[in-house]
Formats: sequence, C-alpha cells, structure tokens
Amino acid sequence: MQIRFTKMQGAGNDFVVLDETRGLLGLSPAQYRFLADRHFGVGADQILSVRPAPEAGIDFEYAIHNADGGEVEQCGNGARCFARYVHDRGLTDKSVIRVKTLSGVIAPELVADGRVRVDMGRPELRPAQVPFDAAGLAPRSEGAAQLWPLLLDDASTQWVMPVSMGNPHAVLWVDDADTAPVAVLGPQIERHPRFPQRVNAGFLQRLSRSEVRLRVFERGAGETLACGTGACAAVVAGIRQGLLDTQVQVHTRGGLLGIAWSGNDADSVFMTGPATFVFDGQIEIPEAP
Ligand SMILES: N[C@H](CCC[C@H](N)C(=O)O)C(=O)O
Repeated sequence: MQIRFTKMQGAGNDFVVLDETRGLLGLSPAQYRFLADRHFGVGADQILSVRPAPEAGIDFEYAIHNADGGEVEQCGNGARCFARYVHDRGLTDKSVIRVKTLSGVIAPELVADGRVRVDMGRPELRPAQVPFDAAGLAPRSEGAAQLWPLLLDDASTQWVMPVSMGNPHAVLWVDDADTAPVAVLGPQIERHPRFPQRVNAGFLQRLSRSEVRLRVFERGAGETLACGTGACAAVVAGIRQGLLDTQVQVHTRGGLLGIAWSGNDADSVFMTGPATFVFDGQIEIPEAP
C-alpha cells in the first residue's frame, strides 16, 4: 500500500504524521512499526494520525502510536506538531485547536513567536490512577510529594515519583542527566511490574528553581531527544517536592521546553515549545500481516 506522510519534529522528538481526515488508513501495529523503523521504514519515535472531529465542539481527533506499534494516550511534542500541521496544511484556520486524544481533549495554540503552547490538562498523582501498584510499599515523603521504591534487577532500590499526564511517567532525580545510566535503568523502569501499563522513565537534574535538565527513556520508543509529557511530569514532581517554581525551563537533548504549573492539582500544566516540518514523502508499506 502506497501512503503519503509528513515528517515533523518537536525538540528532536520525531514523528511521521498521517492525514486521515479524508479516510482512515486502518494500519496494523506491524505497519506502524514499519513506518517508525529507522532502517526499513521512514523512522520516528511516534506515528501521529490526524482524524476528523468525532463530535461537535471538537476540531480534530489525533491518534498516537509508539515506535513499537502500541497506541498510547497522549504525546506532548506530538500535540504541538499536530497543531502546526493542521494549521499550515490548511485543515483549519483556527489558532487554538481542540483535539481529542485517548486521554481526553487538549487545546494546542499557535503563538506569535512560532512556537506552540498546549494546555496539557491536569496531572494525576494518585498512584493507582497513574497506574502504579503501590501494594505493600512504604512511600517516602518529600515536601508535598510521595516517592516510591522500585526494586531493580541488581537488587538496588530506585525512588521514583509516579505522575500521569494522561500517559504514565516515573520521575527520578539524578545528579547529572548527561551521565545518568539511562540505558541501564530506563528499560528496567519502563517494564517494571509495578507499572502494569509500563511507564516513561524521566531522569531529572535540577539546575535551579526554574531550570532543569531532563532525559526520558520512553515507553515503546526508548530514549528520545525530548518528551513533552515527560517534561510536564518532571516539573509537576519538582514543584510538588518544593524544589521548583511554577515556571520552569526544561533543557532536553533536542531543545528547550517551557513548562508552567500552579502547583494546584485542579490546574492544568502548560507546555510551550517548537514544532517543525522536516519533509514530505511517500512510501510503499507491506500489506497488514
Ligand atoms: N512514549 C509515550 C508516548 C509519547 C510521549 C512523548 N513523545 C511526548 O512528547 O509526550 C508513552 O508511551 O506514553
């Protein structure tokens, strides 16, 4: 099957964008994996499928598939690229675009300086809702936050803060993000049995009360150059622990993201960052196995 696609990236987190507004492609997990494959396909961290509005008051729906072919609830960098795509390709003339995702409706806004600002909704900090299985564990209180112990393969314990931004995150503090053992700890945390839906693992270094450095080993994609929902989760964790202010610059390997949160659970987290077209293309993909 021949399909047309657009390659985009947001702070180095890269995407294949598919326009399904005139008809769904009905791709299989194996076909999503093929598109994401950096040797046999196009190459991407996630595949974003732009679909028609499912109901009144909503402008579009967008589906997110990780490189491993699994569909997920939310993607922050993807939301910015989605908004840039539908606006610049003439699918809408709105600058605030309401889009339905598996985890609910978010509202990316194209702002004057060319970046995109997204209301990412409220964080979820109740362990069972992340979901994180806390049965039999004793948390450690840090400020207004609870950190939970994860027993790792080498019998060491890693203290993490579970946070959901619609998708699950485990945030842990490191002294130096650049030298943190992301390749060793990331896979163990991603598939830890205490996270029944697996988890995105964020390695967070505090530079000041308003600047952090973050690396994320993403569920279903491995380490990416940036993770938008991961940046939101990391800042929520830091604010909850009393270590960060309400506006934080998040340095990722792929670029800078601005995150803002009041510290009140009832309030949304806001993320601002870049969204960039890379190229358009078409590719022959194998029929669905
Ligand atoms: N790997 C994530 C989805 C993509 C999130 C990330 N690319 C972002 O920008 O938020 C998950 O399985 O929940």
